[in-house]
Amino acid sequence: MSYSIEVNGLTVHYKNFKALDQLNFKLSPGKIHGILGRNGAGKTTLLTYLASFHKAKHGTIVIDGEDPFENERILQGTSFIYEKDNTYDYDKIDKIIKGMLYFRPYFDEAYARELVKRFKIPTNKSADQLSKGQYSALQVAIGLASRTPLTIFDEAYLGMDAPARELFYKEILLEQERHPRTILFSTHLVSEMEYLFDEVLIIDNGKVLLQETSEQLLEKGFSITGAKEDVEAFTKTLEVIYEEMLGGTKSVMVYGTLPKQEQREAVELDLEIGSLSINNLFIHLTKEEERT
Ligand SMILES: Nc1ncnc2c1ncn2[C@@H]1O[C@H](COP(=O)(O)OP(=O)(O)OP(=O)(O)O)[C@@H](O)[C@H]1O
Repeated sequence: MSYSIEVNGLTVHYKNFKALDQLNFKLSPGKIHGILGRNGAGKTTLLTYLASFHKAKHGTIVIDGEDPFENERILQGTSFIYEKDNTYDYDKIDKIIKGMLYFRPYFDEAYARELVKRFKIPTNKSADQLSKGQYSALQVAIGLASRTPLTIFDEAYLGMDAPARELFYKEILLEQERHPRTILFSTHLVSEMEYLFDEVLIIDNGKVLLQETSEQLLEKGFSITGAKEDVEAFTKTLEVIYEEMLGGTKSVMVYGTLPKQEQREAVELDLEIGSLSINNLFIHLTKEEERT
């Protein structure tokens, strides 16, 4: 089961500061969404509203067809997983897992225990005795095993080492096949996680900068590599966002699409055309110089 999300005109103020400004977007159910943005862009603010921690004062949020605020059905189906959750700090891991069964109707206890084992989380300790990475792993294990139709991970994996993160990503993809749900990831580990995203929402300065499927986004840029002079001549009128030299070979990243005719010309010039990563495009789209 998975929830759809529709946000219309959402504006959020912290006193006089406007953290979110007229957000409008829809998130498709059953997909993995990367919620990207620079530090302070408004990601956590947005995610806490989607998790119904607060009532929207300006604008509306509709989740699975209903206003989610104080809505028991939607709340039971929503997990918000973040770096530090103080609700169960003094409890032993076993008690925390058992406790989930009371308010998470889809929670799979056996799967949670399997994950705890695979993440090597010591079960004889309480949550506040865990290392930072172990605590994060516990958080993501709970998020995975909760099987909530809307599962939000807000930088929950920060302390986890690379092998633990790799295990988490693999489980996300397996779980998405077994029990598809709507998953939201806010992350700064864009290059590492981008292969997981079906769709990407970029927030910049409290506004939606773009929302695309990963496929559409990847069509917005390309790399071009070849002899220095040929690359420079070919890209003279294009928007080059990055360039590097490797001996006599030049490689550049271009923002924009390349029509078929130009692709053929590039091949004739012996230039190699490649794709850009979502991370490259994200960096380019949100860099300071672009801001007014
Ligand atoms: N309680 C608060 N009072 C005042 N301003 C706040 C408060 N919480 C957040 N902000 C401001 O709102 C903006 C958005 O913050 P938010 O935490 O949503 O950003 P973020 O995109 O999650 O950032 P990061 O990637 O650094 O975690 C920031 O400018 C932040 O300083």
